[in-house]
Amino acid sequence: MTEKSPLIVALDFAVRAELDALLEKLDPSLCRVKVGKELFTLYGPDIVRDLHKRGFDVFLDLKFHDIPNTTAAAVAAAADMGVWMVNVHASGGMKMMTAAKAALQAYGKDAPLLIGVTVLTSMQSEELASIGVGGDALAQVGRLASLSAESGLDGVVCSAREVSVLRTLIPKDFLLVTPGIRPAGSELGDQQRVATPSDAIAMGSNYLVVGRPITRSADPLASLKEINASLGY
Ligand SMILES: O=c1ccn([C@@H]2O[C@H](COP(=O)(O)O)[C@@H](O)[C@H]2O)c(=O)[nH]1
Repeated sequence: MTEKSPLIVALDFAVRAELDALLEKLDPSLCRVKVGKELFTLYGPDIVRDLHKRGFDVFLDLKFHDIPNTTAAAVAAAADMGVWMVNVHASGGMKMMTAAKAALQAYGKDAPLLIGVTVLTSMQSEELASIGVGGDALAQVGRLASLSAESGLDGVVCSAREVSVLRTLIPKDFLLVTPGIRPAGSELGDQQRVATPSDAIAMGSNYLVVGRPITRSADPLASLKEINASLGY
């Protein structure tokens, strides 16, 4: 179990005023936050600076996927911003991931956690064949998680459904970051491989990424606190 709530709130907003309204209610002791492609494309590094000023640990979820030189430079740029966690697509391969890890060496203990994205939680096994991947989601997640660990990464993004099997394949301290979290009864949206917050923790997730069940709730703070309470925080 992490020292504070394992919750990472996905700040997927297009309208700055809506984000600010939520941030006024959030407290860094309650959760960490995630800046994804939408928010970063709209507001850039300023949004990360603002979140840092407010005291939040920031997961910069830009899922870099490029040649090793470009990915390493992008990850170093993220480290310059002082983010807590950054990620790359594990399907970029070992050369890309080891280059990204090497780029972070210069930051010492201030380096962000480097996480590999395995199979998006919006995908089901059936869809993998159409992108040339043989086998089911679990097999592909296992393959990419092992490759990420061999490349020196700190963990992977996967669905909570894969966590218990992954724990048998990867080092003990390897971090498993799980989106696709849906409290019982909430809408799935485009998520396919889902789990409830308490099941995800029981199966061994280190961090839970939760977006719409909090951000689109009528009372985001109450929804966040309800999830924390269900996990004992
Ligand atoms: O496999 C992945 C990787 C990243 N995500 C991101 O997590 C959040 C989930 O938001 P919800 O609203 O709770 O569905 C979102 O920012 C995704 O970009 C993911 O869902 N799955």
